[in-house]
Amino acid sequence: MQKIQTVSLIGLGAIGASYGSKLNQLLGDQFRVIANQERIHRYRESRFTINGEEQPAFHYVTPETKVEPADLVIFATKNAELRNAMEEAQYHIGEDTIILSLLNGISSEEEIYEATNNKHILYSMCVGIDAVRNNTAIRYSSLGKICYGERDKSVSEDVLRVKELFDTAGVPCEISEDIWHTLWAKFMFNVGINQTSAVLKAPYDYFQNIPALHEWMESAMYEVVRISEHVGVHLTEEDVKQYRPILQKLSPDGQTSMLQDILAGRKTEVEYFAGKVCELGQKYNIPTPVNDQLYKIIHILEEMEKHKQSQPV
Ligand SMILES: NC(=O)C1=CN([C@@H]2O[C@H](COP(=O)(O)OP(=O)(O)OC[C@H]3O[C@@H](n4cnc5c(N)ncnc54)[C@H](OP(=O)(O)O)[C@@H]3O)[C@@H](O)[C@H]2O)C=CC1
Ligand SMILES: CC(C)(CO)C(=O)C(=O)O
Repeated sequence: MQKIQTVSLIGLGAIGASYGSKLNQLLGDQFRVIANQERIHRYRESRFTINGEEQPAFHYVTPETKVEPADLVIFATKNAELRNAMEEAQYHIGEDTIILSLLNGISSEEEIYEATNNKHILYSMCVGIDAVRNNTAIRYSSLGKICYGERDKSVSEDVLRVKELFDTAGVPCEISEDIWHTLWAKFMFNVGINQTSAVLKAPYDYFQNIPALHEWMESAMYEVVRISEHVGVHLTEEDVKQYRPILQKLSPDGQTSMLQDILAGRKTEVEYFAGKVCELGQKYNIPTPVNDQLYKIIHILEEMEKHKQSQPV
């Protein structure tokens, strides 16, 4: 089995920098971060810190630079940024390049496949990580783990090569027995916690201690459970319950990625959470009242932010 020797990452944010710093330590210059000049300038101005510790410099490569394709490409942008990221990562993806997308939601792998036709896309997601980013300062209390696998459940050479890399780099990971189910269960959790936390501006502490909030979050999750029946994924109450201890372990003052977007005035991933739930609900004639409201409110919050930004200072 050939070792993975070169890795390219696009998206040096909360997730990308948390896991990427481990790969950077292991691979040095063979770990490349794809970023345009404006980003490189910004990233060099204030060095990356993880939990307060300054990180060794990253090896940046601009999207225009022609390079040998990497053994592994990791996407860690937000969903709305993925299309652009794929274009900018094109020189890094060859026929044999393995691709991992750490994005939340259930659509990024298919989106990448449609754009690249690559045959080495592994399905993946990260769980149990509570990374919060303030520009280039990233904090987490737990790295959680990256769960990944082949959509057809086979333990392929690609899967084993990634395992070997992550184990050596100290990136916690798990080969999922049924990654499509795992991805959907995570989607269900994001639909619940990311959106309700964004609306209420609530860190994890409130979810851990206010039963009514926890219940509201799960009511959004149960809409995903009902939809999952119709797409052949069959999430159950057990999947909902499985996320309770995971939530209890997150840092009380930590924030979901969607709450971080709202607080930073960025566009959210609502289209990929409630947007997807409402779309599938309509398709299969399943009511999704909680997600309908979350969708509306989060859109209004985004509009309010746009309005605020358009005001003269
Ligand atoms: N934060 C968390 O705890 C978790 C997040 N996730 C998921 O992981 C994904 C990433 O989230 P998160 O890390 O929080 O998001 P961030 O916003 O912190 O990071 C995204 C990063 O991508 C960069 N980026 C976007 N487009 C490009 C591009 N074309 N070229 C180079 N860099 C680019 C952004 O750069 P810049 O800042 O310069 O714009 C930003 O640093 C999301 O899907 C999220 O839902 C999953 C589990 C937990
Ligand atoms: C599950 C959670 C809330 C933290 O891992 C997440 O995925 C996010 O913040 O997007």
